[in-house]
Parts: sequence; structure tokens; C-alpha cells
Amino acid sequence: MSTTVLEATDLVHHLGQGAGRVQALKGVSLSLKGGELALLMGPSGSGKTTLLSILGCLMTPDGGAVRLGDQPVAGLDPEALAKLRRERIGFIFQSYHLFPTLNAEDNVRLALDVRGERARAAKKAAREVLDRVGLGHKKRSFPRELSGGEQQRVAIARAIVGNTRVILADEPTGALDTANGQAVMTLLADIAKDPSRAVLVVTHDPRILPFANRVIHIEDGRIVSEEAGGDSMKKVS
Ligand SMILES: Nc1ncnc2c1ncn2[C@@H]1O[C@H](COP(=O)(O)OP(=O)(O)OP(=O)(O)O)[C@@H](O)[C@H]1O
Repeated sequence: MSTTVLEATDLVHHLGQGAGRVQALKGVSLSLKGGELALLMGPSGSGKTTLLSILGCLMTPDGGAVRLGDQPVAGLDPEALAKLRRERIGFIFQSYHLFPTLNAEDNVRLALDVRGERARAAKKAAREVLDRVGLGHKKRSFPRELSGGEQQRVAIARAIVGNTRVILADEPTGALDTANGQAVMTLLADIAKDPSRAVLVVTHDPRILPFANRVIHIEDGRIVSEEAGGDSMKKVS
């Protein structure tokens, strides 16, 4: 039986101030189970980035609750929150966010170094995971020497090297051509086959629909529908 790796309940959040204050989330509930790759789709301004930031513990919601596995996030001090984030969540961004002065291996290792892992073990793990994303032969290359698709694969390696249960990806194929986008999604789908891990991808890209177990649609700060594994649309509200 698959376990719930992330659960959000009744999230409410506002952004901006005064006349510019916007209710970005209006009561969003969502859970991710191990072994699934879910897509979060919605028009520009619907609240996707806000939701991803709250699920990733980068932002505290005005209302509602987030649990990572059995751990409630509310009430943790900033240090405990940062530790939880490092240990439980891997992030992948459209623009890769690699450190330009570090080679591929060191970019991946960084995720383990900040967790205080021993240097030899971190190096071994970084190499293994770079092999897994097909870049073992480029471990000494710097980001500027890698293509966009290769840089995104390094970013994926960095997101998965610590065995985090939750992988959150914000438009991971947005800057890639079709072939590289497919390669990246194939990797993410492969990661999501692990029954202890879930991947949530924010995307506008309909080409990645075939990779999803579940598609969640958000509009105007609310989840309006969900479809599963290509099934016909199921209204949830
Ligand atoms: N700093 C801010 N101050 C005020 N309003 C904001 C701020 N950031 C975002 N918003 C508004 O909050 C709402 C949700 O924004 P959010 O960035 O979460 O949407 P999104 O679905 O990720 O959009 P996109 O697809 O364009 O990235 C939008 O109406 C947006 O205009």
C-alpha cells in the first residue's frame, strides 16, 4: 500500500499589500502518495507557484496545514524548517539553479554537504546519481560546458541524491526542446516508480501529460478538477 508523503489541508494564502493584496490560494487541499507523478496545471496567475512554495516549505501559509510524511510543518522554527526541507524535499527549477563555479559532481554533492554527510560517501552518492541520469562521463564539466538538457539532468541528480521523499519541479521542461524535455520527464517518471517517493510537476506543457499518473487543475486559487491516468475528467469541487 502506498504511503502519503505530503499532505496539504485547506491552504489559504494572500500576497501583496493594501489595494494590491490578492488571495492567491482559497482553500487548497492536496495529498501526494509514494509512487506517483502528479502534474499541477493551470492558467497564469492561478496560484501554482504559491502552492509549490508552500508545499516546499519555502513559504508559510496564512491558513491551513502541511504535513511531510508524519511530520507537521506548522510551528517549526526556521532552522528546523530548513533541516526538514533539506531532508525531505528536492527542488527542480526551470532555470536549473546550478552553481556556475562548481562542476557537475560538486553541484550534486552540495545537497549532501549541507546535510553534513561525510565527504567520501557524498562523492560516491553524487557519482552514482550522475550515472543514473546518464551524465557519469560529464561529472567534471561545469554548467557552462553542458547543454540545457544536461544541466537539467544535473539539477535532477541534485534533487534526488539525498533520497528525499518529495520532488517538486517548477516547469522543469520549460526551457528545453522536445527531445530533452522527454528525457527529463522519463527520468522523473522513473524516480516516481519508487513507492516511497512522489514527484509533483508544475507545467504548462501538454507534451508531458503522458508521463503523469494524475493531473490536478488549479484555477483562481482553487483546485477545480483532477484526472487520473488518462481517465475522463473527475470533478472534485
Ligand atoms: N508579490 C506579489 N504581490 C501581489 N500579488 C502577487 C505577488 N506574486 C504573485 N501575485 C499574484 O498572486 C496570484 C498567484 O500567483 P502565482 O505566481 O502563484 O501564480 P502562477 O499560477 O504560478 O502563475 P504563472 O503561471 O504565471 O507563474 C496571481 O494573481 C499573481 O498576480
